[in-house]
Amino acid sequence: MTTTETPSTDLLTIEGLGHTYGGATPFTAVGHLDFTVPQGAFVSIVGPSGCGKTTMLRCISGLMRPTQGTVALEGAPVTGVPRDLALVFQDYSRSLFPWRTVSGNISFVLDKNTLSSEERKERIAEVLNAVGLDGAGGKYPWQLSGGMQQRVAIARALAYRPKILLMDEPFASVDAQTRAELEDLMLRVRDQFGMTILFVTHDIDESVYLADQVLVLSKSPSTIVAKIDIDLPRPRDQVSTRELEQFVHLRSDIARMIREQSQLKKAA
Ligand SMILES: Nc1ncnc2c1ncn2[C@@H]1O[C@H](COP(=O)(O)OP(=O)(O)OP(=O)(O)O)[C@@H](O)[C@H]1O
Repeated sequence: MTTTETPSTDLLTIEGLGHTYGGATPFTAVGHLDFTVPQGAFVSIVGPSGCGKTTMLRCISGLMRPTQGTVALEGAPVTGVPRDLALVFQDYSRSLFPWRTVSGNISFVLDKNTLSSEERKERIAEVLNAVGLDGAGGKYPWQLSGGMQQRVAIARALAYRPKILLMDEPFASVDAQTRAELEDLMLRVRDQFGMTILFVTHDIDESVYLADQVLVLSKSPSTIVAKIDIDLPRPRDQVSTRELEQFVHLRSDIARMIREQSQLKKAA
């Protein structure tokens, strides 16, 4: 803990972001989004199914060019995938190379020009330790459980020291116990690596449990319905944090907002 407050600076700045898919019947998935993610913040994004969360993340990551608005990382416009950004997807089985070992999957993203072989080994050991997979470097992804494979994907993302991690429903395909463990893992590595995280999820409880702020999206064409600061005490705990009256109120408020949005659109 520091004794002096340092003003937070915005790492990611989204201004007027919108995306319309072209084709015979153009479809506007993302309407108009304005938000910032401060350095070191954990921001969750929730919204009704199909509201454009993945489209938004693709635009923010530079994988897709938005049809409207701008994305800037540390003030520089994002026009392709920036070096300082890492993505973790839901489908870990397709994001790891099955023919490479765990260490091989991680070393693949490390630059051989700037890191010596010894430094790469140290980096791999460090991130495997951070995700609780000491000693698993020689295994192949198919020898690991789903939760372990997602840990490898997280380790790989951390290995090249991105400034921001974008996560798209990363824990949607694992069982409840593993999900809770991976949530706590994210809170630990966020502290350990000083990571800034933008986290898309369908799970309202998860969004509140992890975040400093939750952004609630409307249905497509999505806009931001609410930006909710989550002032729950840290460190958080899977049992005692979720028992807090404040937690229960926050999750109910967000669930109500999402339901209202869905009903508004149906009535329209
Ligand atoms: N390539 C595409 N061309 C046309 N429409 C698309 C394309 N990709 C997505 N869409 C549409 O855009 C909308 C938003 O999709 P997107 O996957 O971004 O939403 P989402 O919120 O991530 O969905 P989910 O809640 O299912 O994870 C959906 O109606 C989808 O059908």
